[in-house]
Amino acid sequence: MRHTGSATPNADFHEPAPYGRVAIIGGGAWGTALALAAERAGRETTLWLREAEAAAQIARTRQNPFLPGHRLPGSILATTDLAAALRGAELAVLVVPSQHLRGIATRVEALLPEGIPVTLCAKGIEADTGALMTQVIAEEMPGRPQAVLSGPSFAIEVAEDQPTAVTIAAPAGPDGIFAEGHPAARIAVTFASRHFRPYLSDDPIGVEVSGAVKNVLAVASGIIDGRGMGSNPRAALLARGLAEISRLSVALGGRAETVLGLSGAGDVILTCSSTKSRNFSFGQAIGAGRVPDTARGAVVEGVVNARSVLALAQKRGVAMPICEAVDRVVHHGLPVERAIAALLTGPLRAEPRALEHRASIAHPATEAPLRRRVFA
Ligand SMILES: NC(=O)c1ccc[n+]([C@@H]2O[C@H](COP(=O)([O-])OP(=O)(O)OC[C@H]3O[C@@H](n4cnc5c(N)ncnc54)[C@H](O)[C@@H]3O)[C@@H](O)[C@H]2O)c1
Ligand SMILES: O=P(O)(O)OC[C@H](O)CO
Repeated sequence: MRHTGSATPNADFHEPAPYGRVAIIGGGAWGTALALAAERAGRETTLWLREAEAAAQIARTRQNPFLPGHRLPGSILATTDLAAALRGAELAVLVVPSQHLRGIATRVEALLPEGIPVTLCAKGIEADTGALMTQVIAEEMPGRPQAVLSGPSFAIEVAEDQPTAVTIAAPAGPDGIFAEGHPAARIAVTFASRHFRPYLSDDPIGVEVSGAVKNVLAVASGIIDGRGMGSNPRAALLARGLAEISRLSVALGGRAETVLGLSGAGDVILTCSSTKSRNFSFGQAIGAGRVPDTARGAVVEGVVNARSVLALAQKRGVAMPICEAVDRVVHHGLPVERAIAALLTGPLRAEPRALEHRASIAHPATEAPLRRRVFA
């Protein structure tokens, strides 16, 4: 399937060539869905799985137990042999959970020729170090081109080929323009198909922070839902949660307005309002006084990330009361009622000063001056 739109913000941009051969490293639900997306976009695709049983099941039934009910075409090579998965790859897509990225990156670095770019798909912050995923890669795969893939995208819906839009983020030129042949633009074209539409962003920090924090917010939203608290508190949570994302992004060098994009508002809205979200479902069980079902071994990034987001925020002096409340409930046994009471009885504050102008920057698409909006 051929993608026809321009892949970059540059009006006169010539669509770059896709990467022809893609290695997806991590055969959980998301890696499997991305393998399907790459295959539909016409790429030669390999899928590396950690679990021998999952690989054996794919060999037998063409279905991955991490994403049951979806057939993998025979053209996708599924293997537990990392070297075989990476052989000849022009792009490596790392889709292991955030706390395991460093270990996998070290192994991939030893096998992947210099200059082959990587795409990072985990939504999280490393707990031991407070490092963003891009920082982990800069340390373990120094000098290698990298981009972040994030945004509102349930694996199951991508597997069903439901229309999905994601963000591909990487640093661009000083004017915010992606140079011709920039890896991020090539990655966008590599995955683009009729029902899978990547957008580019030059703010990887804002995109990464959004992806990590939205998991924590989804746990909070699930708690509210499980408690039967109605729609008002969820709306308040979404708005105040976006303000928390924005504050942490800016403190780490990202841009406040990124929170309004797919990886911010888009993913927060999706994940905070659907039982398809593992994070939301986990919170829902807590809110309802049930023990969360983690038996399937599925990743609930918001649990570990409540701790890592809060630690990073505290180090940077950023107030994130919702993430702090989730951390207290999930890791320190604070009763839900007390966590909610603490959120509602803090000192009264002003809303974000969204129209405060701190800087004037050039918009990458139009070159027209655009006011940068900073949330207080
Ligand atoms: N599932 C989704 O809808 C979705 C969508 C977008 C992003 N993500 C992100 O993708 C990442 C992977 O999630 P998923 O949904 O594919 O996982 P999953 O819950 O489907 O499966 C668990 C995965 O963790 C891997 N794993 C477990 N222990 C490991 C270890 N010690 N070392 C390496 N890998 C290990 C397993 O091999 C398996 O691939 C997460 O960061 C998640 O937030 C998921
Ligand atoms: O099921 P969750 O909560 O891990 O969310 C999956 C994706 O991140 C949604 O974009």
